[in-house]
Amino acid sequence: MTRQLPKTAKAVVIGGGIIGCSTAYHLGKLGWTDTVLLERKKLTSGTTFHAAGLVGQLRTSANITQLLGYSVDLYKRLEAETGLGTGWKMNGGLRLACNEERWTEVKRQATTAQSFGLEMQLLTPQEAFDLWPLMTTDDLVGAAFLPTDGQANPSDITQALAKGARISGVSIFEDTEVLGLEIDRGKIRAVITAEGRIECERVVVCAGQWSRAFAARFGVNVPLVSVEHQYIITESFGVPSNLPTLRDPDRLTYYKEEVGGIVMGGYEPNPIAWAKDAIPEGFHYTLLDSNFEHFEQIMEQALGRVPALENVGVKQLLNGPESFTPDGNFILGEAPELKNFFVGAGFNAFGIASAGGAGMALAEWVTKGEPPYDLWPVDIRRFGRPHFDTDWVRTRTLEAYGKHYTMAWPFEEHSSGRPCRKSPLYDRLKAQGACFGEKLGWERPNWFADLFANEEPRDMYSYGRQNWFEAVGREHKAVREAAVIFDQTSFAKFVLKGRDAEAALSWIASNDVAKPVGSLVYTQMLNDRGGIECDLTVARIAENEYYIVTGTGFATHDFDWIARNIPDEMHAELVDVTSAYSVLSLMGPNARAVLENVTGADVSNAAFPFGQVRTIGISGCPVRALRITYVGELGYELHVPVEFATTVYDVLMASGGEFGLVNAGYRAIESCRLEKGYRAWGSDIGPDHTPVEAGLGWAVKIRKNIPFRGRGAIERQLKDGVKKRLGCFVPDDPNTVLLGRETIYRDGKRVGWLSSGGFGYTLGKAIGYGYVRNPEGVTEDFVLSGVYELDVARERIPCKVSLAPLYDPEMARVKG
Ligand SMILES: NCCCC(=O)O
Repeated sequence: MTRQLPKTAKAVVIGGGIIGCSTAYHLGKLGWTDTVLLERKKLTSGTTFHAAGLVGQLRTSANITQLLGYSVDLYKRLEAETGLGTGWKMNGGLRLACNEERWTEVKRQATTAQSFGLEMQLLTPQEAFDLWPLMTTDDLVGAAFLPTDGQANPSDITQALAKGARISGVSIFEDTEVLGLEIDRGKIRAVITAEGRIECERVVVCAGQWSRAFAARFGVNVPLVSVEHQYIITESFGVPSNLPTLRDPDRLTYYKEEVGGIVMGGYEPNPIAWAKDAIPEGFHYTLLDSNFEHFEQIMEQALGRVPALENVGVKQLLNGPESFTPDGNFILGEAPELKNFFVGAGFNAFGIASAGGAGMALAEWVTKGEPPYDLWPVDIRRFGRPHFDTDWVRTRTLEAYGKHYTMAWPFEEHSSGRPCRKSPLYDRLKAQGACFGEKLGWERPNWFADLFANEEPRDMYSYGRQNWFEAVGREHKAVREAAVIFDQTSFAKFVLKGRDAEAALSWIASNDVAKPVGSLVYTQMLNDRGGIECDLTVARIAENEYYIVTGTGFATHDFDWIARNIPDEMHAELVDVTSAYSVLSLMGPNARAVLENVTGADVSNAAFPFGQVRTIGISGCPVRALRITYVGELGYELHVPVEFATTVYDVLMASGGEFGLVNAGYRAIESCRLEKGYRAWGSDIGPDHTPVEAGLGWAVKIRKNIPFRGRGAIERQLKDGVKKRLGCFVPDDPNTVLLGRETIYRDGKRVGWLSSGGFGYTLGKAIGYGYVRNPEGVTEDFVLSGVYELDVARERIPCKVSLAPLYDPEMARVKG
């Protein structure tokens, strides 16, 4: 049959696995029927054909759980819609707990599921056995059952999606390799194949483990690596087809029924990376040699759970490489490096479970320029500089693979690929007992052990209070009563410069940044729904120059948001200067006294009030001092060119002793900000939350006649009211451990979940934040008039609600 590739298309999807077909299916449904899918070989022939096909839904993020719930809804109806079998069955998913800590984790997961509206039942060992009679239960403490989880046949479901896409008008071409892209002035122009050129507006790369190398050709970073993954398929031995899927995380294994037999696989602690240099040519419908020796560790675990496996024939030990990512989450969105280049890849163990929802979200992103809701945990912009290095990515990814089923401890840190990015203060802080955490490769002090008391600077994980609880309490007290230095060198810092810098930033920022030189403004940056895309501070350091400071983890995302939103006709350039400055945050009531000791500059409240930026000298170093705080005390962020960082630090520490100056870390910051009610982007606020809903309306320039992105949405909310409002929750029992995601009950009715939680040492209480939701509308009175409880690990704990900061609501300490 002869065929002709079209000359033009709105979108070209590259890759005919389940993700590409789902994306094409949804593009078609959204009316982008002028979409072409190109598959270099045959549909499913890359990775999809050997995926195991379990479909679990629960994740730690409400939106990703919702996305996976969408997959289930789609798979339920796809067969009827397309007339093709999908192998979908909603046989439910069991998850076992074999020790008390795991049982706590499972109970907390059950609370999370409840928060997100997903049914998850807690079962006794006997009840679990009744559902899954092939297993031994002697070591079981309990189990959880998700009745709406299920399984599908990966290849069949992909073909059904492809058929659905074709029905909508999408063209699918197999045996069509993409040779290159045509790019003009930073934008995609066309896709090049051996059979011709397809001019297009958007490219969507869903090429599985081929995505990293392909994207790299165009300067786009897709941090994934191929890892060998094995599972067995047994002969049929009468396993009923309605047997639920089973995950036995303490034994690192999963199971599903298949043609009367069992599929069993697992996530070994010593995974094997594959195709380190390049994926071999012609690798399609190809599996790797079975590695019995390596699989033995998984088999042994499985035999302990399912003794029948001892006597049943194994049809195949299947070894298929799959793409995994450094944080175990998939990768979605428009590449920050190249306009109109979209990616859906790196699906780890969840390709089949995620494909329905991921394809839907990606298609919306492609057609509307933004995802249907906040997808930060999977957003391609969550990565940063270390993720460009394939060796680093591989190391971290292998760690993530090995931890796929291990306990997900609260506050758990990665251990591989460290130390990577170090502040100039790193060695000094380490010598003084710093226990470091890591973000985007940066080593950051989380807390300081008292080395004189033989405390060990090492986290010991548990679901209760962890070993650092007292140490962080000491640091918190020093913040509130004396002074501390936080090494916040990892902050992302940008300069926006040019004759239109003020006009551009005024459009992007929702607070008023058109202030005199020397002003410092806390602001959000909003999308058209009024959702908070960025939450940061901007300092006007010259007439045409702003210095912008944002969180470590948001470096790529925030840079991308600001750069994209500079109106085309304006002259303003954004430059990342993160590596140029160290940040020593001097915080606490004695901060001014410490500073006065080391600088000749006038740092009095009159000369240097809150919300200002000054350049001051410290021992010959030009220091940009920002009068700002995230802990609710008098404070100065000292931004120091890196070569001066140790000098400034040493001088401060030497002269600060008399004022009680000590080191402190990020966990003390978290405790203090919870008391003060400062919001955290990524948990309390984000693209789905507006400043009005988040209680940040005071930071929006709505009374000024200045246009800004998102203004219309904010005006509408101020007129019509909101349907959710961020509140602060304090359990009556101060020993409650809040971690986030606990369910909020108002007058006995589920109204939301905590977006963050922790402990406030000055108050001596646990503190959580979360949105109170009501489709009929939420006023302050509505929030404050309820009687509240929190569900913590499936236990109801009475609590009080507040809308005002718990600590220093008058701002006297901050502004004094
Ligand atoms: N690809 C295997 C899936 C395992 C799991 O869903 O936990």
